[in-house]
Amino acid sequence: MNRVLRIATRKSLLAMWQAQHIQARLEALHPDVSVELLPMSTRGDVILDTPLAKIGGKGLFVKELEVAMLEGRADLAVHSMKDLPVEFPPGLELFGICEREDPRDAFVSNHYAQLDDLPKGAIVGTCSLRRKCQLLAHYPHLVVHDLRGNVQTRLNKLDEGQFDAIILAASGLIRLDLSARIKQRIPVDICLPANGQGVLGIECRSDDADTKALLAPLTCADTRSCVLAERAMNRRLQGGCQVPIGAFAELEGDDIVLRGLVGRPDGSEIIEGDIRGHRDDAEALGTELAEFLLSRGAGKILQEVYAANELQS
Ligand SMILES: NCc1[nH]cc(CCC(=O)O)c1CC(=O)O
Repeated sequence: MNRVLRIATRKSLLAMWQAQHIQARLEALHPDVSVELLPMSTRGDVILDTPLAKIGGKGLFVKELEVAMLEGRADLAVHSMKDLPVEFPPGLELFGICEREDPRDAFVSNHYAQLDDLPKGAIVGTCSLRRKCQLLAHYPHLVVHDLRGNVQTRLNKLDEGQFDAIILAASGLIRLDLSARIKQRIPVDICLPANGQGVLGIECRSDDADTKALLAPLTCADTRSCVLAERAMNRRLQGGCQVPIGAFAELEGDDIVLRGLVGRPDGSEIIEGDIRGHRDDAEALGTELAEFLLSRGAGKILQEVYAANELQS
């Protein structure tokens, strides 16, 4: 009874690391199953010169993988949860949610030890509206420039001298064995992470009970509760593509403490809130916090961001 599981994956170093990590875990759990990788390119990997928000956002990186699963060429895909749209296409679902790596954003620089040390006019690279708005809100004297590409490309652009510092997810650097490049793990009070940051999620066909049985032991119940709350908040805000939204949940006993914010990309306004409740109500908590943010004007900010991106595309 030799079963083969195929993992569809992007070809970037980080995506390959993530797929190989799940491959190794599955092989250790199920010695009679052989796990193969199906590396593929996505539209998001091919279009490299346009800010992501203008070319359709996160879904660009998963479509080809999803088609491969729906056509039966692959059984599962491993994703960074924060890159996944909040809804899945019919026939596919999020089944596994793995243990969270460090969720914080990382400050990376060749000249400065921390955000506080950056002088007036220093140029910081990031392509994330969430990072941009929080950086500018706390450090209005900084200048934020777009920075795209995979982790390696972004580090190269820093090393070439195009930026004084760049912001990346700590988890990606840690996974690629690049944690020595992290100068500061930015406190979540200064930069609230994106929903699902630092978490690997596994997508498979909804009707594929055999694959689901093999994937079941990969899920971390605590991480799952937190990520469900974070994603429910984004879903209610309709934060589908690249948006200035932060959502971060932690467990305290059986309670979830969820923090959320929506901000103007230029940092001139940030609407934030938090909520606490039992982990069994994770998704309801996320929705309730989103309602609160909307009641404080988050919807207007998000509409303006969407309109601006449409006009420029
Ligand atoms: N947006 C790209 C992306 N998607 C996932 C990660 C790694 C972090 C994670 O696992 O959440 C990164 C790199 C980054 O944001 O610096």
